[in-house]
Amino acid sequence: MITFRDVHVTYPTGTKGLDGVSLEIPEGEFVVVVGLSGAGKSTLVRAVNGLVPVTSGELEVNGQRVDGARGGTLRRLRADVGMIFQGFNLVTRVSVLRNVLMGRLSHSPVSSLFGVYGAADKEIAFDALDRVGILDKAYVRASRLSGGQQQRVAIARVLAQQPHVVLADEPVASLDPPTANAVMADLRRVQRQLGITTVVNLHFLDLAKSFADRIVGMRAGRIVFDGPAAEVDDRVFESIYGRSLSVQDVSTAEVDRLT
Ligand SMILES: Nc1ncnc2c1ncn2[C@@H]1O[C@H](COP(=O)(O)OP(=O)(O)OP(=O)(O)O)[C@@H](O)[C@H]1O
Repeated sequence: MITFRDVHVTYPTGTKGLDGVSLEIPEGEFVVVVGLSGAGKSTLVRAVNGLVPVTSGELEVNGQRVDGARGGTLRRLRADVGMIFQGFNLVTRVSVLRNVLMGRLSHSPVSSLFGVYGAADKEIAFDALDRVGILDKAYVRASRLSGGQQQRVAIARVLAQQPHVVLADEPVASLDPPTANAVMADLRRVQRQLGITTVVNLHFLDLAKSFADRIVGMRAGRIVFDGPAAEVDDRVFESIYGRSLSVQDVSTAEVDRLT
C-alpha cells in the first residue's frame, strides 16, 4: 500500500512538483500516471522511493514513512521498491546476467561486492530472465541487445530484487510503438503473476488505457482525475491535458487502428 497525504514537493528553484497530492494505491494494483510534460508525473513516482524529497505532507509505503527517511531506513525502503527508467540504466559492457544479478545487491551485499553470487541468486536471476522471455540472452553483452530487450533486462533486474513495489518512469518512451506495446505487455504480465504494486508514468493515453487498472491524471502538480481506465473519455482527457485529443496523443499503432 502506498499512501500520499497532502504531499507537497517544492524544488530548490521554487517550482512546485507536487501541490497537495492525496492518493492511496492498494497492494497489487497497476496504476498509470498520465499528464502533460511538467505535470508532476516523475516527481510523484520518484517521491515514492525518496529520490525526490517531500517538502510537506506524509508519504507511506507499506507502513513505512518515506518523508524524512534517511540512512538505513531509506536503504531498506529502496531495497523493497524497484525502479525502471526510460534509459534502461544498464551496465552495457557486462553480460545480461550480471546486470540482472545487480538486482540482488541489496540482498547479498558482501558477496556481490566481489562479483561472486551464490547459486540461489543465480536461480532468481535466471527465473527473472525467463519471465520476460530473454533467458537465451543471459550470457550476451547487454550492449548487443535491442532497446526492447534492454528494457526487458531492466525489468528482470527489478524482479531479481524481489520488491513489493515497482516504479517505472516513462519505461517505453524511447521505444518504437510496437516494441513499447510488447514491453508494456511483459511488465503487465509479470506484475499480474507476482502481484507487485506498480506505478508507471506513460506519455501515450492509448497505452495507459490498454494496460492500467487505474489511471491517475495530473496537471500542474495536482491530481485532476483518478479512476478506472474505462472511464477515461474525451471530457476526462480535456481535464488532464486542457485541450481535446489530437493525433500526437496516441501511439502510431493506435493511429493505424483508427485510420
Ligand atoms: N530537479 C528539479 N529542479 C527544479 N525543478 C524541477 C526538477 N525536476 C522537475 N522540476 C519541475 O517540476 C515540475 C514537474 O516536473 P516532473 O518532471 O515531475 O513532470 P513530468 O510530468 O514528469 O514531466 P515530463 O513528462 O516532461 O517528465 C516541472 O515544472 C519541472 O520543470
